[in-house]
Amino acid sequence: MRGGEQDLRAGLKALQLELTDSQVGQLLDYQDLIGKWTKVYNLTAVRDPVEMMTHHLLDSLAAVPPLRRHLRKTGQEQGACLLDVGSGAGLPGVVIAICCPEVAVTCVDTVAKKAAFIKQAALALKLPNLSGLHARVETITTLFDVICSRAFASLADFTQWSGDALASHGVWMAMKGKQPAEELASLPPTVEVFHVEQLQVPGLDAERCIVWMRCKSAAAGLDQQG
Ligand SMILES: C[S@@+](CC[C@H](N)C(=O)[O-])C[C@H]1O[C@@H](n2cnc3c(N)ncnc32)[C@H](O)[C@@H]1O
Repeated sequence: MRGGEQDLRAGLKALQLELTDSQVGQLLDYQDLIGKWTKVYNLTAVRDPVEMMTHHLLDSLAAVPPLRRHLRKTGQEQGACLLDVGSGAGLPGVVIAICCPEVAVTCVDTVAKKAAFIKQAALALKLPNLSGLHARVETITTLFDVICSRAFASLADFTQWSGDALASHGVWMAMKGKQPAEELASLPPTVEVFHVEQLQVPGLDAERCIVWMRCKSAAAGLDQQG
């Protein structure tokens, strides 16, 4: 077995996330690639491989089952477009691109070396559904079905800055630690929180959740359609 593979497979089992051997290999290759680039470009503060597995890979993998459930429920299992805002080294965007080959993932970051790393990861890991974009999210007007973020900004800033990129039926998926009561209370009236989902990350003794949001006007339209 490769370094980290046993922990990864145990984590996937705990998450009840079934992946092919090839996807498991891509995740391990991705972890190695982050390690190599971080030595030169300081992509992430987490350098210890064990911590990298729990804090980054398994934490991002924990978001995959909820995402798959959302796509299945909304009939978007094939061909959905997802934007990962402030994706840094590609968390969770690259992990999602590996686990969900049918989803087109764009990772955007203001830092050029981080966007360059995503482009390199797409080539090295053979992920045709992954692209890296060097831009501020506020400038993006292409529409996405799901806009996600992890360790990014307050919910209010995240939804405001990426609002022009959300399709009318689209949703925001914000990965957070403890349920962010103050941030939830500070959201503008145009944003509706329709679900706060607790996450259990194997090996991580910390509260994690996903805050699912959508535009209120869009939600009213969906309700009218029944
Ligand atoms: C704390 S890092 C989180 C990285 C990654 N999502 C993770 O969980 O490890 C936040 C990232 O957001 C990027 N960022 C900050 N403001 C941004 C903006 N307006 N548009 C796009 N990216 C931005 C930063 O360059 C940084 O890489």
